[in-house]
Order: sequence, then structure tokens, then C-alpha cells
Amino acid sequence: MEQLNRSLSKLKPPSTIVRSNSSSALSTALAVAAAAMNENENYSATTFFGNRSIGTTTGAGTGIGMNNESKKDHTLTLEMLEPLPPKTVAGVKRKAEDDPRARPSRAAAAALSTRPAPNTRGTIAATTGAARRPNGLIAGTQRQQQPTITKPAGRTPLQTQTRPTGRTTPAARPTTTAKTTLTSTKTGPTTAAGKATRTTTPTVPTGGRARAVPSAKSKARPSQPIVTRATSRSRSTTPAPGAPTAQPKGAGKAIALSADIELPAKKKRAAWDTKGRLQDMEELTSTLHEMLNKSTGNITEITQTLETNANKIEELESFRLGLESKVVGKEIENNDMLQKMSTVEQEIFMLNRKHLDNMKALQSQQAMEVDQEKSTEARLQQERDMEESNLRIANNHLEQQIQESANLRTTISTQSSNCLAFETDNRALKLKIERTEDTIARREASIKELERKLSDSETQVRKRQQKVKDEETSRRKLYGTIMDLKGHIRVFCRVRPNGAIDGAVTSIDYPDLEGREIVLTSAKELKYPFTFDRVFAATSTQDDLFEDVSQMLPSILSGGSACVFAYGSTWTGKSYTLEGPSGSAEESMGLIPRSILQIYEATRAPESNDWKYTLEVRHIGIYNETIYDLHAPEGSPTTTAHEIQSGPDGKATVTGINMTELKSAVMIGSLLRIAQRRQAVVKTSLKDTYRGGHSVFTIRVTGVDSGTGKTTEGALHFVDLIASDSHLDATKDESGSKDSDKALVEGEVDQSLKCLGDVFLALSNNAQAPYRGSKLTHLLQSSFVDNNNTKILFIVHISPLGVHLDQTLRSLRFAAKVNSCLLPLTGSSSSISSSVPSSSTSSSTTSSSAGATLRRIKAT
Ligand SMILES: Nc1ncnc2c1ncn2[C@@H]1O[C@H](COP(=O)(O)OP(=O)(O)OP(=O)(O)O)[C@@H](O)[C@H]1O
Repeated sequence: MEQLNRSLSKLKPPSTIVRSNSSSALSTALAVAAAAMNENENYSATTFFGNRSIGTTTGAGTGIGMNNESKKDHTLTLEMLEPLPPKTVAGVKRKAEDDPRARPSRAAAAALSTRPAPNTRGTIAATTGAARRPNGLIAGTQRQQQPTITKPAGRTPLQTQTRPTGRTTPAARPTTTAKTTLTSTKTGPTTAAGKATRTTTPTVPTGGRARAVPSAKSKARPSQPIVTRATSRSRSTTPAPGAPTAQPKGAGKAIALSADIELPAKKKRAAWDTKGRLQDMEELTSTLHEMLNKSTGNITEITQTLETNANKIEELESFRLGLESKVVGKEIENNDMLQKMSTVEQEIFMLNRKHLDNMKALQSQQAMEVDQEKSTEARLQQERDMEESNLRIANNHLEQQIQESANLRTTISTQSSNCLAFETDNRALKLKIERTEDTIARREASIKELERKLSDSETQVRKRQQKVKDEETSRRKLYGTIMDLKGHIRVFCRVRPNGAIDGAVTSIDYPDLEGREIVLTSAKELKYPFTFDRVFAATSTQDDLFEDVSQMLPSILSGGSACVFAYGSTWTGKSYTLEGPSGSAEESMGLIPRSILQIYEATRAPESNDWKYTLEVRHIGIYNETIYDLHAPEGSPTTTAHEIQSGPDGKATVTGINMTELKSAVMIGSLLRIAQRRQAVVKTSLKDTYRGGHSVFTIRVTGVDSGTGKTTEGALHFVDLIASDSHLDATKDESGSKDSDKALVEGEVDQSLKCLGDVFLALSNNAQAPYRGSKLTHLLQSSFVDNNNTKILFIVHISPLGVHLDQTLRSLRFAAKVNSCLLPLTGSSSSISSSVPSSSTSSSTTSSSAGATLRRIKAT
């Protein structure tokens, strides 16, 4: 008891753990512990099964060996290794009393309760049954052995620190363990706590590493009693190499002693029954004393055993020290080896890295070499392909040459045979050549004779050409004379070419070489011959027409007047002749732009240096007997009234219409376009009342002789007459012609045209001309009255189409009437003659007898 008490006093904080699968053993342990308590000590015992508390008991110490120095607290933990029904500690105690197996345990408890010998190591050995080192550390082979009664319980904070594993968490406890914790309290110094820890805690040499796991493992064997387990563990421990293998003698006994502690079971007393409990404890104490006496012999034996074990321990310790020195030496060697290894490893690492670098370099070099090899191979392959293709070509060429050679051999053989034939032919040809040369010589003589004759003929031709020229000149002079004799009226006929959309044409013949006759043949083979001053076929050009018109222009510069009338039915080319097609090329330009150009150039000719000329133009439209200014600004009203007024010199002016000076000849193109646009505007404004009309383009040439101051004023009028079929209220067909099915009464024409014809007729008959019969004749009156100085060109236009034959015949008949008119060569009116410029009076020398001559010509 004293020993146990000592042990408990050293377990500060006091804690004792008893593990067993025997409830009686646990009860005995509790009794022993309680008996070991001093009076001033309190204890608390708790029995656990796994984590579950199955009973707790507390009380004050009643054991011997009281220590009054301080009050102590002791805790006894009893752990059941087998499942038990929940019982109180008292129940456990009772069972322990009834169990005869507890008796030896009582003796053991008595042995434990004896005070420990001064030798601490002996106490430790008795308590734990394990050999300990002098410094308090358990040797390696003994660390796995478990204390039987006193051991670090791990229930206090201090014990938890020294046994960090297995005890600190309830989960680490074996689930099949029941334990009872006995706690005793005592006030006083706690200096023994460190000792208790050192005594009961198995510590590894490397520093406080608890060996709770092996302990837990051993506890996990529920059917194995503690003594048996401790023994078996001792047996199973593997001794260190070279260590003494003999087991300490006392170890097995100490374990058996502690395992056999059994206390008689007592009926549980109530908590208030302190007296009874004291009595129980006293009884228990006496029992334990008996057990102690019995155990004294054993203790002596154990002490001897402990001494023997101590000797063994010293041997082992020296052996351990030797081993440790060896270990130190080995560790130094090990460290050296480690250093060497690290050096070697570093070298290996460096070598590996170098090796890798080398490998990479080698790989890249190898890749480059492979690429080069590949490119070389590709190039060689390409060269081989080329060589092969060249070889094939050469083979083909060779085959061709072989073939050609064979052909050539054939040809040579053929030609050599031909050569013989050629030589024969050659000889025959030479003979022929000789004969031919004779013939050639004869013919050359004949050619020379012919050349001489040809030269004579050419001389004669030149003479005849000159004669023809002279005759042409005389013919022209004569023609001019005839024109004069005709009274200055000439009538031309122009045939329009057939267009793409036109139908069948009328048969038109031009029988005379001079181009003055035209004969139309109808579908019924009726012939209609007409004779005019000139007839221009459909193939004629603008140039051809202007050649004759241009003869009139010089008289304009010298103050004369001229009128060019374009007459004909619809779509026969009147505007084309006068103006030409819009935007046309130079060769298609009409008479107006051509005349402008020629007059303009003539006015700037060097020979007219003394004369300064001014060119002015005016374009007038006469629709429904109303005058319109075709050069009026764009957008100006078409309703402006214009009236014709005759001046004192007989020349007519139009109110509101001024002449436009022509600064440049090229202006005429834009002026004609302006007039065309204005015509369209007027036509639109007249709407349904529009039946066509006349347009009169006037060029006025005013000349001033800078030397003498003499002035001239000539005028050239281009009159685009209204279509001769305009009075027909018929729809134009696609070619622009009026419906010819509507038969026209003979001579039925537009009123203004009729008036024009009447004027011509009156002048021809030397009668009073009805100038005021129409705006047109009124406007042109001044040109007609000066018939000595006036030239009139009347151009009738006809269509070549058969469908227009009737209208064509009517136009030709009207033109023939005009052609038959003879204007008197001398002024028929004394009042008018006074206005004739002096420069033109030279032509007045033509006598009336000339007119008579012309009439005779006409009559014939
Ligand atoms: N000599 C010609 N050569 C080529 N084409 C011509 C010729 N004469 C007339 N034409 C063409 O015939 C068509 C009619 O001509 P143009 O308009 O001059 O006739 P028009 O008699 O003035 O008609 P309208 O009576 O309707 O005014 C135009 O397309 C014109 O280009």
C-alpha cells in the first residue's frame, strides 16, 4: 500500500489507469487505490467503457501511510476491455468481492501499497515491470511494454502533453475499453508531478514521443488479461541486435502480482454512510495488511531481482552507450556520405543538365542535318526527274531524227530520180528560153513603137482635156448667163435616200448626163419626167449641193440678197439640207452652217482688208401665221407678239426680234440647237392647233469700206417651208409621211405656200405681187423686189418611196410651176428700184431682151 501510495503521490497530477477485461480486477484496483489514499486525500474513480462513463465513485482516503503535509487529488481511471452492462463502481466492487479470483490481486495491491524503496528504479520496475534507464528513459526494447497499474493516463493536461497521441482524443480510445477513473485530491506542493510523469510515462529516447498506440493496440484485445498481455508483449518484443536477450527476472512476477489483485466485494454503502464506508475500508486495510505480509517474501525476491536487473540495465546501458557512440560515428559517416551523395547528386544533376543540353544540341543539329539531307534528297530527286525528262525528250528527239533520217533517205532516193527528169526538162526549157528571148526582142521593138504612139496619144489627151476645161468654163459662163436670163430663180430637186425602215421605192431615173432631169415610174409603169436646174440623186452629198449654193454667196458680200427655199412634203429632208443632222460631222453639215463658214472666212480674207463686215443672224418661226423668235431666251414666253414692219428702204423688220451678231462662225451650231429647242417649245404651246410652219434663218452681212466709207448690206435667207402636205389632217405613219390614201385635190396646198406661189407668178407676170398675203411673203418682200440683185434657189425634196408617189408628184409639179416663173431682170417697180444699192446696179445692164431670150429657151 505504501508503495502504491508512493506511486500515487508521484503521479502528480495524480492519475492512475487500470485496464482490464475483468470487472473484478477493476474493483480490486479501485479498492487498492482507495486504501492507499491518506486521510487527507480525496479520490475520484470513473469507469469507462470506450468513451462512455459507466460509473463514478468518490471518497476520502483511508489507507495507511497518511501524509499530512499536503492534500492531494488522485484520479483512477478504470477501463473495461470488454463490454459490460452499465454498472456502478459499487456493483463492480461487489462483483470483485464475490469473485475468488480477486484474492491474489489483493495481495498484489498490498504489495503495491507498501511504501517504495528509496531506490526509485526499483519502484518503477515494480510498477511497470519494465527496465528503466538511469536517466528515466525507457530503453528501446522496453518502450513497447505497458505499465500495468500506474501509467500515464492522459487525463490531465500535463499527461496529455507527454502523451500526445492516443490519449488526447476520445476517438483514439479503443471502442471496446471500459475505464474507471479514480481521482484523489490533496492540497500541497505539486513538485512530485514531474516525477510522476517521468515515472509513469514511457518516453522514447528521441524526445518525449509517447507510445500510446502500442498500448491502445494491446487494449484492443478484449479477451486478454493485462498480465497475460504484458507477458505476451514482453515475449513478442524483438531485442535489438547485440542486446542481451535475457528477461529480467522480476518483471514477469511484478506483472503477475498486479494482475492478480483481487478485493472482496462489498455491498455498496450509501454516500452518507461514511461510517460504514470507513469500516469497509478498515476491513479492507486489514485484509491488505495480511496480503502485504504474505507478499513481503516476494518483495525481497523482487528486490533481488530488481538489483539483478539493475546490473543488467547498467550492462545494457554501457552496451547502449557503445552503440550510441557507434551510431554517432555511423551518423558522422552517414553525414559525410550524405554530403558526398549530395555532391555527387549535384554533379549528376549538372551532368544530367549538360547531357540534356548536349542532347538538345545534338538533336537540333541532327534535325538540321536531316532537313539538309531531305532538301538535298529533294533537290537530287528534282534533278533526277529533270534528267529523266531530258532523257525522254532526247529519246523522242532521237526517234524523230531517226524517222526523219529514214524519210530523208526516201526523199533523196526520190529526188535523185527526179533530178534526172529535171535535167531532161532543163535542157528542153533552155531551148524554149532561147526561142522566147528571140520573141522578147521582137516584142521590145514593138513596145518601143507603141510607147511612142502612146506619148503622142497622151499629148492629144492633154490637149483634149484642156479643151474640155475650156468648154466647161464656157459652159459655166453660159449657165451663169442662163441663170441671169432666167431671172435669178433656180429650182433644184433632191431625192432623200431610202431609210432602214422605209418600204418599196419608186423607180427613179436620171436620164441626162448634166443631172437636170428626173423620171419617176409608177407601179403602173406610168412615167413622170421633170426637168429642173439641177437634180440631186439620193446618193448626192451636202457638199454637192453646197457647190452650187456657194456661187450665190459672193453677191451677198457685195450687198445682194438671196433666198434658199427648202420645199417638200413631210420627212423628205428639208431640215437635213438646210441645217444638217444635229451634232453632225463636218461632211454632213447643212447649207446654213456651210454658208456661215464661207461668208465668215470671206469677210476675213486679206483682199477684203479695206472692208469691215459684220455678220448678224436671226431665226424666225412662223406657225399659224404667227411670228416667233426662235433665238428667244430659254423660258421666255411664247406669247410675245411680233409684227412685221417695212422700213422706208422697203426692208422689213420684225418688232421685238433683234439680229444676233455672229462673233464666231462656230456659234452657229449652238444657235441652231437653241432654235430647235424653241421650236419644240412653240409646238408644245400650240398643242392641237400646230400644223407645222415656216422657219426663216436670215444672215445679214453689213460691209463698210474703211477707205471710202461706202456701205453694203446683203441678206441671205434660208427658208424651211412648211411641209407641202401639212394641210392634211392625217396621222403621220412611222416614216413621218401623211396618209396618202386621202386623195388631194390638185393644187391644194398650204395657204402660205399658195401665197408664195402667187407672188412668184405675179412677179413672173410683172403683176402686183400679193406680198401681204402671208407673213412669209411679207417678211421676204424686200428680197423679192430687188430682183436684179436677188437670187432665189428653190429646192424641192422628194421621198423615194412608192407609197409617197402621189405627194411626191404634187411637190414636183409645184416646183415645176416655180421653175416656170421668170422674174423680170429689171426693176418692175420704180419705187423699189430706188432702194437698190449702187454696187449692184452693174447687173442692171442685162436688158429685157435677155428675159425674152430666156422665155424663148423655156418655150423651146
Ligand atoms: N440627203 C439625206 N441623206 C441622209 N439622210 C437624209 C437625207 N435627207 C433626209 N435625211 C433623213 O431623213 C429624215 C427626215 O429628214 P428631215 O427631218 O430633214 O425632213 P423634213 O422634211 O425636214 O421633215 P419635216 O417636214 O417633218 O420637218 C431625217 O432623219 C434625215 O436625217
